[in-house]
Amino acid sequence: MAPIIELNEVRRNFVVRARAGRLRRTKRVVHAVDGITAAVAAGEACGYIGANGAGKSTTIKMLTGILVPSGGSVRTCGFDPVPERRALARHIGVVFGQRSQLWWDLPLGESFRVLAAIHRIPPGVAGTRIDQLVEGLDLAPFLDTPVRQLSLGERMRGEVAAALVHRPKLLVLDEPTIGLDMISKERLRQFLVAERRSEGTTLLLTTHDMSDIERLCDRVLVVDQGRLVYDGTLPGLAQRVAMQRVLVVDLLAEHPPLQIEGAEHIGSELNGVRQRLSFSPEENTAARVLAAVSSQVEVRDLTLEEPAIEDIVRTLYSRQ
Ligand SMILES: Nc1ncnc2c1ncn2[C@@H]1O[C@H](COP(=O)(O)OP(=O)(O)OP(=O)(O)O)[C@@H](O)[C@H]1O
Repeated sequence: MAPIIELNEVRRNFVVRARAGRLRRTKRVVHAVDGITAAVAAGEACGYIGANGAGKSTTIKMLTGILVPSGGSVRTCGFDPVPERRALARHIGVVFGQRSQLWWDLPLGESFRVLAAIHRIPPGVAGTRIDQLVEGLDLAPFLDTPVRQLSLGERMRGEVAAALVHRPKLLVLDEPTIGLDMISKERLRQFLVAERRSEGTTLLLTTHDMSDIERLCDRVLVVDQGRLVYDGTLPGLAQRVAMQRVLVVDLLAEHPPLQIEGAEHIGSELNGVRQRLSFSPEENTAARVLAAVSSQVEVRDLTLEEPAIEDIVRTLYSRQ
């Protein structure tokens, strides 16, 4: 069976113009997506992660038909997304955490009915499907509420339901849990797990929250500066990343970046009072790194940190 998503050496550049002085303007080309090749099979659940500005949203816009690639090719559900955007719309559901696809002044329930009509779903079939989504996402209390009056958590659940009314093969979620409290996040994740199980929906998800990936995805794609730096399972990623630990030291005074043998300085805050050092537990221990730091400066406090997505990307990238 053909993959649901096929990216073949896909690129997207942006030309950024900026003022340089009173009359002069400079032109800079940003390679937002810089040659990504990947395929996602039907039924897979893929996390698409990377630091801010890595190229995630740009990729999603290309595979949903919002942006034209500068080079390479994209096929989503077998369609060329930009020229065949209307045909593609019948097969995908998209949720952008930061942007609404619902009608602000319409009650939520009315939005679902309008969407069902746009997708030309017979009223009986649509009614059953909407009831299912309302139950799964616990939306019954808000069906008569205009979308603009919903809380962020309620609206996001509404957005997910709206994206699924027509039973798409592929659900694309761009930061679906951003800004949600723990309970709303968990409720949404539980629903998505159940939905995948019952409908076999393919999932592509960008997030900055590793728990979303842990709960929802069986495969992870990591992008950095427009390039794919990892494509594999989460345990595989965890294994690689677990090799890197981060020791955070608070010093008594401001200090330039520490140079420690067997550890890498990965960041300073508060003018160097707080510094972050990453090291591989196979080659070093936290105690040895701390001893080396203490021989140079006085340490007031320390913590050992779980790796953040930004650090995961950095680790992978430095190993390419
Ligand atoms: N319309 C645009 N014009 C100019 N530059 C853009 C445009 N859209 C994106 N970029 C740039 O392309 C790069 C990739 O942006 P993109 O939004 O795809 O990143 P991202 O991984 O989704 O980041 P975030 O996690 O912050 O949403 C960034 O450097 C961004 O500034």
